[in-house]
Amino acid sequence: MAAPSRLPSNEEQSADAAGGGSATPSQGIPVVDLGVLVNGAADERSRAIRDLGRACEDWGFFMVTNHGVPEALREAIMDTSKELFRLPLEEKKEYMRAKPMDPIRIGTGFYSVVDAVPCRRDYLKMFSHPEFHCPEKPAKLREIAMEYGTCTRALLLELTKAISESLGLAGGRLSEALNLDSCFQILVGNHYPACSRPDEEALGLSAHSDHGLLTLLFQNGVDGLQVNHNGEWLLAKPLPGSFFVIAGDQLEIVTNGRYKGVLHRAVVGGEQSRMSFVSLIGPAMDTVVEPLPEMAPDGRGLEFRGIRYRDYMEMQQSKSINEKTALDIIRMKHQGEMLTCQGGSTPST
Ligand SMILES: O=C(O)CCC(=O)C(=O)O
Ligand SMILES: [Fe+2]
Repeated sequence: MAAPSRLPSNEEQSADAAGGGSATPSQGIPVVDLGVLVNGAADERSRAIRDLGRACEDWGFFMVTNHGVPEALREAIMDTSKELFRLPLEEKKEYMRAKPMDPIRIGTGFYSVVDAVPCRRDYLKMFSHPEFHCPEKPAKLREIAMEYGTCTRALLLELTKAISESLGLAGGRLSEALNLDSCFQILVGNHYPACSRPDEEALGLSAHSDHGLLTLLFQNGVDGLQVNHNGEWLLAKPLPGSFFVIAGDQLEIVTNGRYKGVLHRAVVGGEQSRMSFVSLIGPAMDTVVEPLPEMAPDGRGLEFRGIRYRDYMEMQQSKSINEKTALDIIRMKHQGEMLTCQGGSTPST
């Protein structure tokens, strides 16, 4: 596969390739205060749960504040991830040959073997739960990533509890259905190199939804994440110290489409290199994920067929990334009362 240093030329990845990179600066991105969700008085808390439900239903995207992840830990993981990208190619080669389901991968684009459009992103992906995996260098990465993984997993599980309540279910219902005690977690460092022609916007990562349940993301102070809200691309600008939370495909499946895995992309191309760091949780790998019966009373109106999370992830990660084509494969086709599955189709690549 292509080395992270072999990036497409500016011409190859102009804003045209991004499908028009322009976006309106974000307004009204919901903000969730974790302090209130965890320690708020009853009435304050129920309001926060209701707002969280709206954020998941209307946006599939929000910011979280008062999250308890120390700023020093965020800086440490970002700095160490930057050090990794700067290592000589020789040190990273082993992981650049990795396949989509290998626990440590370094690469370019989404999956450069199949990418339909070149993307200006270098990435490090490492599975961090239930088993922790990490490259040997930089030496301090192991300790920092382990702590970051533990801390952000706790935060994401707390959010999941509140999301479960926002659906009118018990706090533990989603965790029980998705076996989150042994949840899957992946940490991803993204690096978008600075552009030699900074006047041109470039595609950093094509529009997609994430394969997991919830994604937590922060960036190095350089904007570029765009979210699709009501058909419009908005540039996401974070509140200082906050995280972005992105609803993923498993949340859409398990809620029978009530909460949506939001489409997002990265558009870059400035003078400064951009970095983001992602912590994503999903169901335990061997869980068959399907709409909760509570979300589809009497089995009517099922939007998705069940699929093992491992199979879903492999399918999504092995294809050229293209919006929500992976989810579309398990989407049911409604014909009056008859439900048929679109299982015969394949994702466009
Ligand atoms: O870098 C970003 O802001 C987006 C990254 C992303 O969407 C991903 O890693 O799945
Ligand atoms: Fe993403």
